[in-house]
Amino acid sequence: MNPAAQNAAADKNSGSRSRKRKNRDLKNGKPNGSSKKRFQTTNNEVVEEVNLNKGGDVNGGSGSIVVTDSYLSDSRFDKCSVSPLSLKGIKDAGYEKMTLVQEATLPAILEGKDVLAKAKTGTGKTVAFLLPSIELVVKSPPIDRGQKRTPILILVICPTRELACQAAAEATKLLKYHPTIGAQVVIGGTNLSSEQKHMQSNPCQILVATPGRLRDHIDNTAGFASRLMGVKALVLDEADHLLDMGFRKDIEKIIAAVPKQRQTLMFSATVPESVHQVCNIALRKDFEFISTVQEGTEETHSKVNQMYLVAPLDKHFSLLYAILKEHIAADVDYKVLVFCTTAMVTRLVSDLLGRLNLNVREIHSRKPQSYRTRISDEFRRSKGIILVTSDVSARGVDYPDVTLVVQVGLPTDKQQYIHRLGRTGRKGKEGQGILLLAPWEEFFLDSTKDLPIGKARVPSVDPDTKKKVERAMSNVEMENKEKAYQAWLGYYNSNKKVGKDKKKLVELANEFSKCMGLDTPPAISKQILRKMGLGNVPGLRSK
Ligand SMILES: Nc1ncnc2c1ncn2[C@@H]1O[C@H](COP(=O)(O)OP(=O)(O)OP(=O)(O)O)[C@@H](O)[C@H]1O
Repeated sequence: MNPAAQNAAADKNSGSRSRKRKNRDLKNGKPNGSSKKRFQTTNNEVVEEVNLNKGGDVNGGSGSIVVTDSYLSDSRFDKCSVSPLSLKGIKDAGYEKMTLVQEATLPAILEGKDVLAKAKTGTGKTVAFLLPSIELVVKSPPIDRGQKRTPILILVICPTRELACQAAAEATKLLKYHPTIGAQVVIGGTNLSSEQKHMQSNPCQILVATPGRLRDHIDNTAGFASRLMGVKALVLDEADHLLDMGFRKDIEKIIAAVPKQRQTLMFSATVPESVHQVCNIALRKDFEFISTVQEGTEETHSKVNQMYLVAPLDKHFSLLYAILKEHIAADVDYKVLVFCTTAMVTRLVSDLLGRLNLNVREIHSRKPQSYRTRISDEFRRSKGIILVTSDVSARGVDYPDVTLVVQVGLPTDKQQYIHRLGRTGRKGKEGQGILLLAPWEEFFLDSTKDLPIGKARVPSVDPDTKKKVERAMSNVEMENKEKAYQAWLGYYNSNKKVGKDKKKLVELANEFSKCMGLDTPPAISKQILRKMGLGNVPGLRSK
């Protein structure tokens, strides 16, 4: 564990020993080890006390679950009532026991219930909604291959392209022994007409889509709208994010394009109160809220060591470099995700770390989709690599064995912090998270008080390292710095707290500009400044 992590671990243990003790109790269950686990409905009744310790199957059984960190239950797939052909695919995928969320949600979904499910990151939510969805297809009348517009029976919506491709690949894995059932994916950044041809000429009972591209097909693909009228189940993956204002219009249009008579499934690792307020735009009133995260326990994994560092902005780049160097020295199989606030800051940081001879890649929305897919696949199968990324990689993407997640600067909110951190510590493994904040960003921690984030002492950075980072930064193209400065300003300008005092904001932005070695901040077009509502704030240069 690198010194920063050692410090943090030390701080965390000393600072919050009680919490550690509490965790310990939780992990080992109550004193007599017979803590009950309950799944609750929307009206907080107990719908079932599912007990699987004695190997009972998901449709009944008795006993009690000892709440542990394990993400696997004792329920075996070959004991559950799904199609034998699906079970063969499950077996080939290497899945033997169900994860907690799969075991908890399968019965309700197979009964046709609408479900809002909450389960920690990396615990198998994708299979949890795909397996019963395939069951729905299996139980539907076989499609008439001669029919021009065969119905789409399952529609899965994912917030990002990488996640949609990943879910479609998972579906194809599970459909291995279902020769007549097919899953297709439609995402932005790819050729619309090739998607149209693909959906027309291949079985497409299951469609995985990103919201914007799905709308494109609804508006522009002949006969597509009629195919959606066959939808039996609508799935919103990362549901809380899809119900955000940013996606709301798209989601409402999609809901209007599918039958009212349908099943709806919503899954996420975070289900803030706001979701309960709006989920009725899609869920039936009698939906079931099923959570595998025990009330009052942490939404993150206790095996993931979380720490935060507070340091002046002008130290962040050299601190990031020092943290990465220490982690690389400590773990030859290092696999690191570095989250930045915007695409252009991601590009700047990736450029800087590349010039410091680190094995780094970048992924963000300003890269072509073919590039994003290639880099995502490379990172997925590699070790000894660092991926600098914007929030396109924050949710859902399943990169195995990520050893460290570094979040540089203010996350958009607690949920995004949790999802980003959830890229490590998947499938019950260990992991590390470091959040790097400037003093004026420390308020963010007020929203994460219920998470076990330890304060790390700021590691010392020797003068040579500082000089090395400054020299590397001086070689980063001016255009990268200008775009990063503008994006940085835009990001914090839209933050309710930091963006409130425009004069202070501009001072901070110009501090950031100095961190890039620019004594004079880059000029920004008058039109963009006006759009940001910063038209006449002193300290900004316009062009
Ligand atoms: N029953 C199972 N047994 C073993 N591994 C499983 C099982 N189900 C899923 N997995 C694997 O667990 C990993 C995490 O699954 P998945 O990506 O669906 O997690 P998630 O809960 O959706 O995470 P996130 O909240 O980050 O989206 C994947 O590699 C998947 O192949």
